[in-house]
Amino acid sequence: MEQITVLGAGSWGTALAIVLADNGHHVKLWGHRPELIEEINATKKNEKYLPGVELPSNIEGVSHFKESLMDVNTVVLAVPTKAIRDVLKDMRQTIKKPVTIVHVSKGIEPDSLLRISEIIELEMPEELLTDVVVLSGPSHAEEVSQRHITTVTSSSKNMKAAEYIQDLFINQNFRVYTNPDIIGVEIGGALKNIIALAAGITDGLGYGDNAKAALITRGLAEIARLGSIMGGNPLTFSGLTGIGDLIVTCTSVHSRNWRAGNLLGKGHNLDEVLQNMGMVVEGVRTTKAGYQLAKKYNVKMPITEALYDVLFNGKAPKEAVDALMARVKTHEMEDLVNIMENR
Ligand SMILES: NC(=O)C1=CN([C@@H]2O[C@H](COP(=O)(O)OP(=O)(O)OC[C@H]3O[C@@H](n4cnc5c(N)ncnc54)[C@H](OP(=O)(O)O)[C@@H]3O)[C@@H](O)[C@H]2O)C=CC1
Ligand SMILES: O=C(CO)COP(=O)(O)O
Repeated sequence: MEQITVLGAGSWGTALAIVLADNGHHVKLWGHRPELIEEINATKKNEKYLPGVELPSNIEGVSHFKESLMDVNTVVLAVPTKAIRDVLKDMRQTIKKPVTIVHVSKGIEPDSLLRISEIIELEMPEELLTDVVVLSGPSHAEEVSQRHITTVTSSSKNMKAAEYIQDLFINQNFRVYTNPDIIGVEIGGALKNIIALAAGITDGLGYGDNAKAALITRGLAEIARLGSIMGGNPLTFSGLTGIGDLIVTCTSVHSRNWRAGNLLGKGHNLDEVLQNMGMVVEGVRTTKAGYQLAKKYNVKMPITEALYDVLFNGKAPKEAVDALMARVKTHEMEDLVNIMENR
């Protein structure tokens, strides 16, 4: 059994700490707000993020950063993407020996357009980093924390590291697969949040299941189109971290991205929605990054572009949907047709 540190005591960090604790590991769960950590230790609950869930006794809340990283070989990084660089900066000044970092965040950094594993490699000196692994897939914290059946994927440039993380997390309720395609895994996990926001919007506008199916399918098409050009394996997008995560996020009331979109579709404004959510809505930042990536790689991403206009250019959601539907007619498999014609 191992000593593992989870950085980030929100919904996902806490749910993953439960999985690791169930597997018999001793888990230090670090959070930056001492009052939350005191509550976790005193009540064995994290009521704000996972109401009603009892935490196993082998999870120890720690608010002192240095103490949380003492004598540890594996660190699970579970903070929102916008906090990642700050946490890594603190980490490189704190740890003295190399660690494997498992990141579980779903986003792409706007402007730099870096995936999270790339940010980790940039921010952590080589001598302090054994491996970088990403754990991703269709997995709402609310269900994982109640031991509902869940499947995810562990991915790394080093398959031995991906397998090591698979072994740490896998159990009867939490099945972990491996996939060497870290680019595809990270792109799928990040960009599905854009489509989930859009799915929430169409639901909020009162459209039905047909619109939802269209968004999931055409959303996957644009994610795969961009992801493949960026070096991801096209097959990864039909796996857990592609279509799997799209389905769960576009169809579940647990999804913060879907919920935020739903409120936007019902006419609320973005600032108000984000303020009231109380948890991270990664898709907003990632829509900016997705929009920039579409321009950079000259890839058609109509849903991403429509959402960008709604979020950042004040376009009314209904107008954005109408514009999407009024696009020039095209072949469903236009990418495939282009590939065949260029052979
Ligand atoms: N929730 C889920 O079901 C899943 C989430 N993810 C991903 O996991 C990542 C984390 O999300 P999740 O746990 O759900 O988010 P939450 O909003 O539930 O929690 C975020 C946590 O990060 C903390 N935090 C925010 N900023 C900082 C900072 N600068 N330094 C340290 N801690 C900080 C917050 O602290 P505070 O309490 O002070 O706000 C909070 O504890 C996201 O990228 C998300 O996409 C992936 C799979 C499933
Ligand atoms: O990534 C998730 C489920 O796989 C969680 O999605 P939300 O961030 O939209 O809640």
